[in-house]
Amino acid sequence: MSFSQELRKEADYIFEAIYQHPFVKGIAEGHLEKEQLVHYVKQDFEYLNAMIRTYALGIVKCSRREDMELFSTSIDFILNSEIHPHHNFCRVAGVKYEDLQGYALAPTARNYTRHMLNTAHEGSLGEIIAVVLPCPWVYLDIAARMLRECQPEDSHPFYEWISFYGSQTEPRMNLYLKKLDEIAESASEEEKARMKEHFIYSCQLEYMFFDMAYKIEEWPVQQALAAK
Ligand SMILES: Cc1ncc(C[n+]2csc(CCO)c2C)c(N)n1
Repeated sequence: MSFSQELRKEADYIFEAIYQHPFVKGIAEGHLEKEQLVHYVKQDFEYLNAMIRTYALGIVKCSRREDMELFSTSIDFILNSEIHPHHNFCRVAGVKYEDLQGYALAPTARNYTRHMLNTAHEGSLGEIIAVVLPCPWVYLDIAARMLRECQPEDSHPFYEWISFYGSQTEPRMNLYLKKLDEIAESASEEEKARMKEHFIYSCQLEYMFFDMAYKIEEWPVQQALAAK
């Protein structure tokens, strides 16, 4: 079994829990509250900024042009294509995308972005690929499964979100899997253990990110309103 398949197998219980999560079920069934969609987009806009920085730090650690290109096309994808699923959520929520940008990170989004950026600063190229991989893999997995199991029509409120993630991310993801397996072949046991740990944390954080949006998670202590 390849290293990437080994990681996927170990994380299978998390992928399954994500598919069963009520936010993800809400996408499949076409029912989510406006506040949940708004919270998701606000947090995801900032998350994607951190993702772009993570890919940029990945480029710094590449020695081959084709590896640099892989990260650079991912940055391009986030900047120019990831806006479509966000627009889909904004349209359903009845809000302007521009009004959801520039918000402070909620605890889980902060946890996930720091996990990626710390790994990008301190880790090897293999560790960076391992930390970013759950992001496209989880979305491709759940959206492709929704396409198969729910067969949404184009009148479905989240048709654009589901069809976008169910198809568009596959070719580049396979290149990441190939690169990770190539790196794993000559990596030490210690490095492979670190790659596995980063990967599993990112999968857990993918679950927590949906949970954060579903519960509209905020910092637990808020400043009290001034007394009259
Ligand atoms: C929390 C969170 N996780 C994953 C994605 C999906 N996503 C983000 S970037 C990218 C492709 C390039 O890696 C994909 C599929 C998201 N939007 N938000």
